[in-house]
Amino acid sequence: MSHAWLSSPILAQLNSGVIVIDDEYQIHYLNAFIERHASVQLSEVQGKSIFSVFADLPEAWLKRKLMSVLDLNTPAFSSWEQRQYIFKLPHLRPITSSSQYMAQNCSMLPLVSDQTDQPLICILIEDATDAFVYQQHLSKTLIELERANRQDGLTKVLNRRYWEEQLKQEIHRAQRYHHPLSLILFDLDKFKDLNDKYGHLGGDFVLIQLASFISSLLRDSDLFGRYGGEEFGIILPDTGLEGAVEVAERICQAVAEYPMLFNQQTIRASISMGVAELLPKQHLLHDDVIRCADMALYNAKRAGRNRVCSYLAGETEYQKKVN
Ligand SMILES: Nc1nc2c(ncn2[C@@H]2O[C@H](COP(=O)(O)OP(=O)(O)OP(=O)(O)O)[C@@H](O)[C@H]2O)c(=O)[nH]1
Repeated sequence: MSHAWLSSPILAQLNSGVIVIDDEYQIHYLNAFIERHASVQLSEVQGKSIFSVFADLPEAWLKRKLMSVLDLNTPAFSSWEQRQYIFKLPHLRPITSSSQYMAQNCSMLPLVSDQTDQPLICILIEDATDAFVYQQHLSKTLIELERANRQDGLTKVLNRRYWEEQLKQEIHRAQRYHHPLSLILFDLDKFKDLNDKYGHLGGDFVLIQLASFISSLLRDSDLFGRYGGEEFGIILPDTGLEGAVEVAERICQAVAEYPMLFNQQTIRASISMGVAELLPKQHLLHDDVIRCADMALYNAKRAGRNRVCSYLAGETEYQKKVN
């Protein structure tokens, strides 16, 4: 029993595109799916070159693919992951994707005409827009997750875990390549009073404002993180103590002069900063460097706040710098 009659209704209802061309790229057949999506009629395009009907095709690339199908008499395939689409067909989804065109998996299958023995190629176009959109959402979510995993929720600077990881890596790099590395730890002055006066929301506002302001004063290569409540750290790669103290003094002064408007009130804050350098020959761990900067910070607080103190490892004296 012949099943030839089946092909016609199936091709008409198939939810994939079918285009049959010959070895001169002339269209022999296309199904209703292509007629619908490309707004063409088989009767109008039959015998025309596929490259004149679909003007946006990647001609050189597609010709190479089609030639290989004919020469080797084996199918070829192109997935949306390699090339989002070959035929520029609009998809019919609401705007859920950054692309307005249908993502496609395309198979190119070798055929022979049973009437003329002419070699033909059947191009099967499957709509892969759902997979494409899903993949886009997934990539976006992964990027957001990765950022959230690195960021402090309130201030958007690096969170403590990630910042400490970076510090370990930078120490390793500095020791390996004998580059200088400095660390600044700073803490807001009398932040408890600020919280008491302006409320916890006011305190949060100050943390957010200062974190953003201080970020704008740093180089891209500096690593700024929130170490705890109102304590922050800045890793300065390729920077010796002198340079780091200069940076810290610049920040300290800028913060003291930075007015923040909260609920129609101007808030002014100050910070105390401790600076330490990792000396090239030292084999310190990140805890040790943090401890050194913390000691300098403690000294800055003890000396009256709103100032920078530095710690030189190996020395018992702190160098005190007063604004
Ligand atoms: N609003 C707000 N307050 C915080 C946050 N984290 C810590 N704090 C507050 O910061 C204050 C820190 O107080 P202290 O450790 O006594 O230090 P200080 O008042 O800044 O005084 P000095 O550091 O000695 O200058 C506490 O009242 C904490 O509740 C936060 O995320 N938001």
